[in-house]
Amino acid sequence: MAKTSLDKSKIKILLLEGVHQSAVDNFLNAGYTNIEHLSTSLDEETLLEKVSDVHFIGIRSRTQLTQRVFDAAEKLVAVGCFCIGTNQVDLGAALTRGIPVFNAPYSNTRSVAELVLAEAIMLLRGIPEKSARAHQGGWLKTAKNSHEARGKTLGIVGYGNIGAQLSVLAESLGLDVIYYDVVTKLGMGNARQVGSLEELLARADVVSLHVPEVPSTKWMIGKEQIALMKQGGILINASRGSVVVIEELADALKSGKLLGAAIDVFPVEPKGNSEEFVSPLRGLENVILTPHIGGSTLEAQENIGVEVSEKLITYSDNGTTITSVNFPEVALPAHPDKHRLLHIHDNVPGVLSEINHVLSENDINISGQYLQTNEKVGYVVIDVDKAYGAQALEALKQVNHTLRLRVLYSETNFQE
Ligand SMILES: NC(=O)c1ccc[n+]([C@@H]2O[C@H](COP(=O)([O-])OP(=O)(O)OC[C@H]3O[C@@H](n4cnc5c(N)ncnc54)[C@H](O)[C@@H]3O)[C@@H](O)[C@H]2O)c1
Ligand SMILES: O=C(O)[C@H](O)COP(=O)(O)O
Repeated sequence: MAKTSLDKSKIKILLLEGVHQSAVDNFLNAGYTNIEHLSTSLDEETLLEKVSDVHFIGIRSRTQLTQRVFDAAEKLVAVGCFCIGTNQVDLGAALTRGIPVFNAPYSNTRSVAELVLAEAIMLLRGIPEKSARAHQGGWLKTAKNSHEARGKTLGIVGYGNIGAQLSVLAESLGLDVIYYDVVTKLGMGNARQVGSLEELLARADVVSLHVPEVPSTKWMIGKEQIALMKQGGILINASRGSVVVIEELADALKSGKLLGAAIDVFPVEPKGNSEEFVSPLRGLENVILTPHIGGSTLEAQENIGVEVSEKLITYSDNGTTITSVNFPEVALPAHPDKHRLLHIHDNVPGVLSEINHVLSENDINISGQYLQTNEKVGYVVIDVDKAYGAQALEALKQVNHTLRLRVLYSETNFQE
């Protein structure tokens, strides 16, 4: 089960879903040349085949990294989600195999916030319907159901990076902002936190959802919640498709309870641009449907490519796990002229002392040691100042509860 690291040219990197070229350039500049760069996601069977010899995989929101995929990915060292959401990855399965998962928690925040604000304005003016009518040769010139954004109340559900960014943009336009979050958060500007989802739904003219996909947000907005919204309210969802019961939203739009909606994410999304998009929202008036492009701007994608590839390169080169979403976080100094051992193990008592015992038995002097644990896994990084034999490595792999052993030779003495 335990593994050692390889020469860079032998490290295989698989990038899916059109991860931006900036990531490829970054890997190449760092000396990683064995890169497969695909523009689509892969179905599970193809993915199972492909991952068997891959060391690093880069995905976006579409690729599902299940326990089955991790079982097949025997050489996988780390995962990069070139997006914000990580719900498509079985984070627990990755953790117990000693695999850190990284993402880009901020890089597309602004893109989503801008889109949502634009959609709120368009929906308040009934633009989707009026535009569609004009395309068909019609002329829907009326002020009916048309409102300024100024003075309206925007209710943000989930006041994290995107929710807070949206809040600032919305206030600058004169909207009043209220928000609901499971965590108590200080509002930006004059935005005010409310005590319950129910209160937010009852007070807001426009409700925008910015929660992650977790058990507490699954089907969070259905007919009961929509019933609490104002007559003629507007709902925007650019978070995850599992947050809104889409058929019940469609009913509320058809009945006139809601005046409009903008939906970017769906319970079932096409696997690629050539697959038909099927949804009960198709054809409804004053509904903006977008193909999960909240974060799809050139600016965001380029930044994400750089950010996540840097995290993977840093982990590969020196073991740093800072900002990993599932792994003990260790910030490590460079290790010139030192050999570095990275030992990942179940977080149970006695493992560290057993590791240190092996090192002393093999006469290996420790020049630096860094340990971090989370509830399941311990990650200890040990710098040693002289080369060691295969026997010492084997003994470290045999330490009880070892999940994985990686070896990073000093840059000045790089060898397989
Ligand atoms: N449409 C897109 O292209 C796109 C792009 C980026 C992100 N997203 C989605 O948007 C989500 C939010 O992104 P973010 O960067 O703001 O995340 P974030 O983690 O910064 O913020 C999420 C917020 O939701 C809150 N929250 C969690 N559970 C909640 C609950 N049950 N009720 C109320 N609040 C709850 C959290 O406390 C946090 O403040 C991501 O998880 C991702 O799924 C979609
Ligand atoms: O989680 C995210 O960042 C968004 O859902 C965007 O995902 P994408 O990279 O697949 O567009």
